[in-house]
Amino acid sequence: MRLDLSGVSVRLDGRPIVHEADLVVDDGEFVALVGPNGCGKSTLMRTIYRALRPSAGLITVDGDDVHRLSWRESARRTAVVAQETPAELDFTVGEVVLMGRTPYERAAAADEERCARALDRVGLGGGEERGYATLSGGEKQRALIARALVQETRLLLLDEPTSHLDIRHQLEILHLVRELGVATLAVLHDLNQAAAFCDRLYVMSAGRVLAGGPPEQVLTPELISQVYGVRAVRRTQLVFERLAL
Ligand SMILES: Nc1ncnc2c1ncn2[C@@H]1O[C@H](COP(=O)(O)OP(=O)(O)OP(=O)(O)O)[C@@H](O)[C@H]1O
Repeated sequence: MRLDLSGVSVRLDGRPIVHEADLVVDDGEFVALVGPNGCGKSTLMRTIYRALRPSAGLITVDGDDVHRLSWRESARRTAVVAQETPAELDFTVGEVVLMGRTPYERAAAADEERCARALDRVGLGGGEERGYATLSGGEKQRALIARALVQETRLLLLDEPTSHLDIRHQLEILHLVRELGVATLAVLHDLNQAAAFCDRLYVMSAGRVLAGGPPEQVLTPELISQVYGVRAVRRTQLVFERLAL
């Protein structure tokens, strides 16, 4: 599975927001997309998962133009965890997770087993009957990750998948996604986390993809000061690691 963006531009309300973005995620790669607030990351992600159309350029998954795929074919290839966690869904957690199976033929027993396993993996095991609307922000986010897992796609698009999570759950989700070995493009804000978890990252600024490559090559103090306007200093820092529970 390979995601390929070439020369992608996006306009919103007539305003150019993303300019000629080139970006690739290869099979099994974990790629982060970073950049300051308002630089166009979510707009680019929304264009990849077809909530928006590009004004120019091409987005392909395994060589096929994503904007020409049927809804079902697209949902079998790509799972999305978007930034907005829908709050008012009047469904149980089990029902929300089961939505991930919509692109496939229903197989009741096997699907329930899949849901149970996915909920276990995100730390919500046994929570099928809970009301989705009653979950905390972080629990909702994890339920939506479980929904993406049962979709069993080879490409995952995650827009700030850990924004509502405490440090332990952030690390667990990032480890989980890495261990899946599924091609992943994730918008992350924490540069240290991005550097620790991703194979490669792209840096966006003012609607452009400025740089891409392995974190140690891309995240130089010069680039960080240019893009974020802060001075980056490399020093020994407190490192959080997941405990084996
Ligand atoms: N519907 C819209 N019409 C016009 N401009 C918009 C619209 N939606 C978003 N924008 C603008 O597009 C720019 C990029 O927004 P986007 O949400 O893609 O940024 P982002 O990098 O994801 O930011 P953040 O890190 O804050 O989530 C912002 O300046 C925003 O104000």
